[in-house]
Amino acid sequence: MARIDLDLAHSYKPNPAQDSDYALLPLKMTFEDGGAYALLGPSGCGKTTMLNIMSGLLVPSQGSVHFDGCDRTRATPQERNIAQVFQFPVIYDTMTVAQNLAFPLKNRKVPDAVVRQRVGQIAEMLEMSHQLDQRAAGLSADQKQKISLGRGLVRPDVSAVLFDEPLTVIDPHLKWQLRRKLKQIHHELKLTLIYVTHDQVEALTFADQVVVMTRGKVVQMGTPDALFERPAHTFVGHFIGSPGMNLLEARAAGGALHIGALSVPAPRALPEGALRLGIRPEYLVLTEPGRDGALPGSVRQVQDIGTYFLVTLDVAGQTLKARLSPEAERPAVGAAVGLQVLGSHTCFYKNEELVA
Ligand SMILES: Nc1ncnc2c1ncn2[C@@H]1O[C@H](COP(=O)(O)OP(=O)(O)OP(=O)(O)O)[C@@H](O)[C@H]1O
Repeated sequence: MARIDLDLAHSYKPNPAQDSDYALLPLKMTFEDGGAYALLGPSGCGKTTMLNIMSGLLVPSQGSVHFDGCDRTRATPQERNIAQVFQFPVIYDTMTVAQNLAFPLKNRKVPDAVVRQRVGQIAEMLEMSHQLDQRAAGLSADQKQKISLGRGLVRPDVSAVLFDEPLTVIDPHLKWQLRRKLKQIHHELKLTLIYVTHDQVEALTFADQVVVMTRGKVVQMGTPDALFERPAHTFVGHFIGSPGMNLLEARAAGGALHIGALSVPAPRALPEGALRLGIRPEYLVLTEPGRDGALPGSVRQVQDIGTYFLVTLDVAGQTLKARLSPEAERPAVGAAVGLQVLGSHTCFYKNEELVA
């Protein structure tokens, strides 16, 4: 296993002149030895580019890649000792499950006894022990992809295992189980795992550290809890959560905070001028209209989502969402309400970056 340091940028164009010419804008980051990471962001944000640069399939147009302090920018995937799992199964149909799992070890001339032990361990973790002697050809797409996952995890000496949307072909129920399984496997095997996905649930269940990307830029690297509680960028606030963070236009001036019709003393030190106030739907509190410190709003829609009610509100020409527990009193559509937007969970943003 290895610590991976990236200090680079990448453009697929020969003479990049502006930010939009870059698939990856200049970035500097470290993946610690033995960590479980997810690269999360919408399609086209640069996840696969970053993964390919780490694996050695792509040389960055600027900067360097270091493995354990050694410059590996131009080293091949084999030289870097990287295992990769792709979206679709990469296995040998004519081999049995056991032979497929053993292949990466046999290739490296690992002794037979060690191969048997490791294949047994991985098969057990993936609940495939009973299928070891079956030919891969007869298995479903789900089962084949499980073999691919196993082949990625089977070598204990790899620098890192890179997963590129590995659960895409997996049936939703099994997907849910495998996500948890991978997390458990990480704890047991202590490999460095880097997992690319555009699915926040997948990223947040699997990873200890999530790298959120948009338009070629890494906007935050943090624990799932940090991404939820203190998004460093409005994109993270909006992208993580269901629904994402509410963002309200506000203004700070002379120690006061103005939000629509409401003016209150600034709850903490805020930079002067235009700001955006971020509050998650989970933390937005509905009160009586006219209550001190509450924003006046009206209820536009109430949806029963099963485990909670989602309330859509109009506030000074802006739309906010609140998540209410099923036990909470359900407001009527059209009702006037007060909205408590200030509290310990409130975040403030200037030019999209968290400032308070
Ligand atoms: N081989 C290439 N040549 C030119 N441009 C490319 C190439 N590969 C990717 N790009 C561009 O680089 C940007 C980042 O693409 P990348 O595939 O890294 O994003 P991604 O986040 O992995 O997206 P997806 O989830 O759709 O795979 C996109 O604008 C894409 O069009």
